[in-house]
Amino acid sequence: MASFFPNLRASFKKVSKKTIVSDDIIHFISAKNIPRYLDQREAQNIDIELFNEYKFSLDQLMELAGYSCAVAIANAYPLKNLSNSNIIVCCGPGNNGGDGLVCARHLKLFGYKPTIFYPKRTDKRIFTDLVTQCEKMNIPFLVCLPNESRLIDINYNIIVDAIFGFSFSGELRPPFVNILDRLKQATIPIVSIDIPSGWDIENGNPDGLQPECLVSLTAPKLCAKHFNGKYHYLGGRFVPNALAEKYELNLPEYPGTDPCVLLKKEVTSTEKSDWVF
Ligand SMILES: NC(=O)C1=CN([C@@H]2O[C@H](COP(=O)(O)OP(=O)(O)OC[C@H]3O[C@@H](n4cnc5c(N)ncnc54)[C@H](O)[C@@H]3O)[C@@H](O)[C@H]2O)[C@H](O)CC1
Ligand SMILES: [K+]
Repeated sequence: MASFFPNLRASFKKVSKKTIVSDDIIHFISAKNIPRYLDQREAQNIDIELFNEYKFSLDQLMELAGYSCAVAIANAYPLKNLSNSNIIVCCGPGNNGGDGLVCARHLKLFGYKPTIFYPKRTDKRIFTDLVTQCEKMNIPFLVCLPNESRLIDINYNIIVDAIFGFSFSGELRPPFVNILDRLKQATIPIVSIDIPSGWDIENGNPDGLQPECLVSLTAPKLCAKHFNGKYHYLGGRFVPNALAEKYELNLPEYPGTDPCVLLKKEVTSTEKSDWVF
């Protein structure tokens, strides 16, 4: 299978081992380095340290995070395999939502047709600028989510969930209760950025969204142990070695110059010929 990002796939083949989950499902897991899974406090502390000690700015990291998510999506769902390339990108009120705006912009540059749903905006400059960039690239913004999940399925091929990341806590508050319910009932694949929205950062949420693809950023959070979807990527290739060592992240090697690395891919027996090595 030809790949949009050949390095990612080729090096995954080289370092992967397989585990048989059932007669029909096989997990390929990157064997070289299994990253450490972080609790919520560690994820937030690393974030703070990147800003305060390492002097990164939010828009720098958000750009790299969102770009890595777009590359992961293009790798898991190549344009040529989609009957239509309409992607709905649902953005939340915090930085996870900002990653979604960046991701939408890069998806558009890659040839996909993103549409953004961004119901609870902030007037912080970084975010208003990201919105302007998307508007100027003719990415449409939805005023409201289609009121039936069936309409989401009909109009789009993929949902990008950029609603909540590692700062989500407590009971889900409106308007996101209805929004997540509607996304949950849709049947098209969901790609979650960093955290499946509505999941407890450490314990997950068995009744919540069940994404087909998860793109963890910096390092997976503990809830990713409950992720049962097909593709698990790690993105956000911006962690300096000293910081990775301090937090014992044990990050896997990123292939070549790729901004993300595939940690796990599940294939069915019909697909497996592509992945035998
Ligand atoms: N170092 C990195 O890996 C980077 C990751 N990035 C991304 O940033 C998010 C974390 O962003 P943050 O702004 O801290 O939080 P969230 O986006 O998760 O959301 C905060 C937002 O959500 C509201 N909220 C919280 N709980 C609830 C609730 N129960 N119901 C409703 N609303 C809730 C809260 O009020 C805030 O408004 C990380 O996951 C990455 O995706 C950065 O882009 C770059 C560095
Ligand atoms: K999310």
